[in-house]
Amino acid sequence: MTPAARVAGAIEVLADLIERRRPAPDALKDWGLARRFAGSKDRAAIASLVYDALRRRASSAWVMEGETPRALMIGMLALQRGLDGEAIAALFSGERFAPEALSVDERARLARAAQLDAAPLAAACDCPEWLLPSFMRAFGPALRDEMRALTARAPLDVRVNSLKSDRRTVREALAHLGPENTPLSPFGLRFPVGEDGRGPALQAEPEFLDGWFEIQDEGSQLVSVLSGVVPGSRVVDLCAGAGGKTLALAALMDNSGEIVATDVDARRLVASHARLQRSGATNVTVRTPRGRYDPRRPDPLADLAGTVDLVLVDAPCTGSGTWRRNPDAKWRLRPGGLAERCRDQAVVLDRAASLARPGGRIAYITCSVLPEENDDAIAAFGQRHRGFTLLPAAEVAAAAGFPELAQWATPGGGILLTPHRTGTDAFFIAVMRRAP
Ligand SMILES: C[S@@+](CC[C@H](N)C(=O)[O-])C[C@H]1O[C@@H](n2cnc3c(N)ncnc32)[C@H](O)[C@@H]1O
Repeated sequence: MTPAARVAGAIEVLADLIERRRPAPDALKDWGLARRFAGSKDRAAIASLVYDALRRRASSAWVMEGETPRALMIGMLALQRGLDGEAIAALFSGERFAPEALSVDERARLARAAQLDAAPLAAACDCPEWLLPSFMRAFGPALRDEMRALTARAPLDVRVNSLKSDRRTVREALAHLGPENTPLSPFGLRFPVGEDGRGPALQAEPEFLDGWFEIQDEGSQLVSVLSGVVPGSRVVDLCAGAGGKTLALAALMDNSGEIVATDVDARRLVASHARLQRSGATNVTVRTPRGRYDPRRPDPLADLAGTVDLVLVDAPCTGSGTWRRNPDAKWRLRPGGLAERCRDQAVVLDRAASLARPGGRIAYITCSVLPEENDDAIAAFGQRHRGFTLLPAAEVAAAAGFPELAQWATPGGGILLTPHRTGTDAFFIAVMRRAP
């Protein structure tokens, strides 16, 4: 397919996605199935155009004075890809397989791309209108910079598994893929991503199959360290899901002590088994609930009540800190969805409180930047559980060996990493200690 035909394809996918309110992966898959002529490179390029258009949805709509799929694509090519009017006109040529030629009005509107600072804040920040107050609260005067960083593409990071290898060895083994050390995490490697947004097929590498590394954003690696986990302790990973943090904790504990990994949803734990096997982690027991966990029924972890050194709560959240990877989710989130996540967070935190031993800790983590899910959640927890105190951010950061991260303390006393601040996905962490 020519570059122009790919743009036309991406407009078709956007139309399906917007008009039928379909998730981006579904719309992309259906488009590919119906057009067998498109090869894998074409499909990757189209996906990248669609995701970039979603990243810049509100600002493109403002520039083009309209929200049609075509308008979003034209605006994005100017704002995100930096194409000038001539380059966009070359793609929108009206020739065979290319989108219809640019109109005089469309050309004129493109001039607004240079005036984005004059747009209403929600448009300039590519932020859903209803969430703007929350983002303003989270970022204050840095709002525009933070929001711009959230619209960029995310890097491809891995965590080297210290149970099986070390960063230098893995870096050398994968030298053909061009990895660099991650700036902050001592276990991280970062791989270059192609123009079409595709990274190398790391999961096909023998070192991956042997468990030498796992794909994990640097921010996720950092919060695992900031949790303050220590070798030899008893840890419960309450929201273990596919086990990303469980694996990081097992490595940080050097396979000593014990980790009990569980989740409210048995299906989410399935993938963790193969990952644990591959990683060589031997201190992890996965407790799969029978049916869905229900706080009104006896807790299947009741035998651990009051005995746990560290309860890791990698809480269910809106994922607003990962919108670089999943820009579709930004526009799909509704106020009811946020309220539901906040309720889940309270349930899971209360569950964690019952598990922590006197003097034990809860590390509360989200991949969200919204204060409702971060500072507000821990403040409400503090009200409900007077026997817990929040550890100062400076203490948490220093104890983990990252004193510089204390500069990202939130008003409520947690730490918030963001793409703008640390070049990572956004992660929030707060550590609470139960009175001895
Ligand atoms: C952010 S994900 C976990 C990701 C995982 N820790 C990782 O690093 O790959 C949040 C998880 O919390 C689980 N969850 C939601 N409510 C819960 C509850 N009340 N108790 C335990 N887990 C819960 C969800 O099923 C989901 O798997």
